[in-house]
Amino acid sequence: RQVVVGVYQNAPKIVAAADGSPSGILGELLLQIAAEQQWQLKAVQCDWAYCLQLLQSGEIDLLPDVAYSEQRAQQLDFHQTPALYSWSQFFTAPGVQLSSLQQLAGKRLLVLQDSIQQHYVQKLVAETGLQLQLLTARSMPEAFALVAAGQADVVAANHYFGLAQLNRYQLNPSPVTFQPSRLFYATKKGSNQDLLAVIETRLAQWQANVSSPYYQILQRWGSDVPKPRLPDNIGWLLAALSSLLLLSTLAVWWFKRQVSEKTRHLQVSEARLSTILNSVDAHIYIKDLKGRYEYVNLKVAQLFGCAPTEVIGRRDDAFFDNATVANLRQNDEKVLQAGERLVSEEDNVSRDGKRRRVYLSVKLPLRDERGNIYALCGISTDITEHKQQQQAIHQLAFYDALTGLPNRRMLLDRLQQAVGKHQRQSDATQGALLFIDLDHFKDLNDSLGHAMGDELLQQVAQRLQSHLRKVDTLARLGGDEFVVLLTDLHPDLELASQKANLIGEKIVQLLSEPFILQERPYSLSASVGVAMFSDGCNSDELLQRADLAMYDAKERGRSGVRFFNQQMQADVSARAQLAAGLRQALLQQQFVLHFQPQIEHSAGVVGAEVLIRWQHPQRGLLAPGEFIAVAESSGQILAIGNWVLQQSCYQLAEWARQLHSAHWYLAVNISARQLHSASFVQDVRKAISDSGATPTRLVLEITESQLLQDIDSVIDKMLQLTRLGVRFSLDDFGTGYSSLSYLKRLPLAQLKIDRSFVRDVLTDPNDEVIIKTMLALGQSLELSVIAEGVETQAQHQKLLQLGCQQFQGYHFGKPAPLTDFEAAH
Ligand SMILES: Nc1nc2c(ncn2[C@@H]2O[C@@H]3COP(=O)(O)O[C@H]4[C@@H](O)[C@H](n5cnc6c(=O)[nH]c(N)nc65)O[C@@H]4COP(=O)(O)O[C@H]3[C@H]2O)c(=O)[nH]1
Repeated sequence: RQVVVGVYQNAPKIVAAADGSPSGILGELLLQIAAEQQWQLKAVQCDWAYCLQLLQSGEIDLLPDVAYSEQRAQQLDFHQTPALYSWSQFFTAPGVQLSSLQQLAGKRLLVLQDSIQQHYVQKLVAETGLQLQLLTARSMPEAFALVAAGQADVVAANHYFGLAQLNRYQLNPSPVTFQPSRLFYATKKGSNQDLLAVIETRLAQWQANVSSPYYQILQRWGSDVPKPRLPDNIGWLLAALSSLLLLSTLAVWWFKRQVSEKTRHLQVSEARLSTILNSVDAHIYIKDLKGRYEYVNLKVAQLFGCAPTEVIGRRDDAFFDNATVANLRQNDEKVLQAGERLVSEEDNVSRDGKRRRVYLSVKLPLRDERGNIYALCGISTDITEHKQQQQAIHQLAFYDALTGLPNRRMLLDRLQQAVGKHQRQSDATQGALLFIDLDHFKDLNDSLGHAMGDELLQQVAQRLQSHLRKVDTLARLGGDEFVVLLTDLHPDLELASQKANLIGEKIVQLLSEPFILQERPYSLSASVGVAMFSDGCNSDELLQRADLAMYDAKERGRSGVRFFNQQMQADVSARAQLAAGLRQALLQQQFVLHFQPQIEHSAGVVGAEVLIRWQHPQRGLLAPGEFIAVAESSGQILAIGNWVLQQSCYQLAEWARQLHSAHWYLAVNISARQLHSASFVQDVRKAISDSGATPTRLVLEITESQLLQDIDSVIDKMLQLTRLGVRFSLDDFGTGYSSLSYLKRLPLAQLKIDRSFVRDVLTDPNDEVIIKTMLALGQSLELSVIAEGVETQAQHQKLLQLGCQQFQGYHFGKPAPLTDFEAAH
């Protein structure tokens, strides 16, 4: 039988003889067996790694000197009795120190490629993290030669080879041995079993007999081999033990190093974490399942007024009042029992009740590796200031700063909710909105000063508030306007309205009781408008309705309660329509002027008053009573008044050109808005200069009520115009707040006795006295006096008798278009 055997250089175990045949201990043993068995040995020389490849590919039958390992046993077959015992050892280059495995760190280590030493070192590196440079060689002689040449520091080798080659390569044996191994002849897995069987039988026999060829061969090669330090089995055992010892020492050293490294890391990161936790502006804590503090950062300790260690182990009841403790416990339970992450606002009061702070707390459960909750971690941020600011902003946004009552925004908000609820529920109880306005508050405010006005408003707010139900909303809209929102009055509209009326009356009565300001009593009255909730009416409309009703109450003599009705709405719409029509009227030249003569007893017609009319496209000729108020409130009176002024001046200039009318003057009504407009003087000047009218022929009629505000500025304007020659007449004299003091200051030329006095002069002795007084006043102030509204001859005679010289009225001529006027006079 031919046996192809791999031979490589690993003296003294296996070497190739000069003729290429196997030699060395295992080579000779094989030759001995082959001779007996009549095997023809064919030696194939290869290096170790290549030999192994050839064996696995089946190109060689048998390979001596193969150390057993479980990994190899998967590809190769072995006999059972080890041919040799061996272990590995490190051999060092001169000057290299190696007394423990740890010292391999940083060294260049050479191993035979695919050898058990390579596998061992790789595993060692993987398990311990040892830092070394692992190099491989194709054969042991090459590996030793490389170390000797300084290419590596250490070589790992079988001790047989190493000890045999030491001197040759000038290397030193290290005391570090490892991996005791058993050496065998090996075949490819599943092949050449007969060879292994024969070798096994032979080895078992020979090793049992000291005079067998086995020991002879060992002896023969023993001259090259240093004596094993111990008998084979014990040596192997000791080597194994020492390896184990070394390994365990290494493991202990490694674990210790890991532990100390980890501990140091932990200490560093704990210190770092603690610095962070103690410097954040939040209260951070860990509580166990029983609510005991396990950890607190400095901020928590500062809050509790003690050291962090003093907090540990204590519960919330040591620091907070009972209500807080109950609330905190409830929150904690949610986290610890239900495993929820909880974000909540916590209002915490200290145990002594002195300190109240609001926190935003985030709490989360802490779980062990099995997922069981063992504690909670909480992060609580003090948001007290933020809440206070929020509250202040809310107060500013929704409450009136002066009275502290809800403002318009808040009222509208609540009104919307109430209206929404009312509209959603068919059986809803009724609600109402009461609009309260203090009568003549503005006059009071102007005369008493704003500070007193404010004080009065505060008292009004308090008085109203104290008499309303908690569910009702009392709001201040601004100025002297208050609104009460009444809800849940009664399901029946009629009864609900009665209730609202009663409350309105009560408010009027409450506010009519005197207020004490700076120890002096002040009387007030109020007008109240009521709008009941009704279907399809939104909050804005309701407010508008209550406002309209309030105006109606004012118009009806103030100090009363008025309910909104549809007529009010119709009036508003009509006014709006009128305002729109007025805008077109000027552009489309729909205004016309009528003239009413003014008579001087001794001279006849001396002039006329200009009275405007609106030739309305649909409604026909409208008297000023129907549109002047709307023109005033919409501001259009400025343009209209200017137009009248210009037309009048052109008329004066025209009359000046004709003999019979050259001395006529024209009285033009000036509205309050015109008088107070900044361009008033300029407008009059321009009208005069554009037309070429004589200023002394122009009379401007103003009313007493126009003089109530900004009197100094009005006087200044009047003075500027009187310097031009323009005259002023005080219209409706006697109906307003005539004050002698300002009458004296005004540069007036004329007083006009209101027609209401003229009307009853024959029947009412009071009116006669008043007219007499006015005439006397005119005389003493050197003003002419004209009586208007003279309708009869008898009135004319009476006025003459009283001393009046100038007249205007239907008795002398009604207001008429220019042509009619000119034709008549
Ligand atoms: N019952 C009665 N009434 C008489 C008699 N004599 C005159 N009247 C009426 O009394 C009003 C006199 O004008 P007023 O007091 O200035 O009152 C005027 C004036 O305040 C205002 N007005 C008229 N035209 C203008 C204008 O161009 N500008 C401004 N701002 N207001 C004007 O409209 C008011 C009403 O004007 P009119 O309706 O034209 O009413 C006129 C006139 O027609 C009489 O004997 N008996």
